[in-house]
Amino acid sequence: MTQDELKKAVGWAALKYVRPGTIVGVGTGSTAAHFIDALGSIKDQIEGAVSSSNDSTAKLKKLGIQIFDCNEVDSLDIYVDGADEINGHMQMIKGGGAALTREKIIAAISRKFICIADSSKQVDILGAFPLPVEVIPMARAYVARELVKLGGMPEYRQGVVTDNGNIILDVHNLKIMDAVAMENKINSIAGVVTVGLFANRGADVALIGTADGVKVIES
Ligand SMILES: O=C[C@H](O)[C@H](O)[C@H](O)COP(=O)(O)O
Repeated sequence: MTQDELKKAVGWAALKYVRPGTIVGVGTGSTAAHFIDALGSIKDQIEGAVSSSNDSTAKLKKLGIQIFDCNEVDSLDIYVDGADEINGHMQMIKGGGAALTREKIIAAISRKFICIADSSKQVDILGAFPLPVEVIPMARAYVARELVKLGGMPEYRQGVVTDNGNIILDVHNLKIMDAVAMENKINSIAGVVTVGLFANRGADVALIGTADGVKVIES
């Protein structure tokens, strides 16, 4: 099976967690795109979606799924999204598609975070994938210096402006042994909007696409 077929398998497998009549939290990226297609097939059974990016919003609208503003809902039943890395504690690195801030907000208001990923995303230690950090543009150099103090090598993601008008620093060379501590430390640097470590709030369910089928892991 190709990597895209594994992504498709988990995207469609997530449908079984969608309760009729609910508003669904929807992530961003190539795996979430398969979930959006799947959601389209049951669009008449759901109320709509809260979307984590302009890109996903466009895809959802194209399928005729109603979009709700995050401020219109108190909480969501589920949030379905991909990840760049996921470890055995269900902690993740996210933000490869620059949508980390909106993703973290939706995760915060969702009762269940369902991570959909192909098995290449499973790791023992987070950090081989460069850790995305969304930063206010005027703080770029300062935040980069602070990230170096934490042992990382930040790299400016050229040409990328987030949906919130900010920039992304991708931090290389981190071996993240204590993901909660690292998330808290980076979040406390002035000028950081969000770090793409989802450790304080990890996934509740992981659907992992493997050659032998979709593996379900519950926390
Ligand atoms: O900002 C993007 C998101 O965090 C994605 O969920 C993550 O990058 C995984 O993307 P993909 O499913 O394309 O590998």
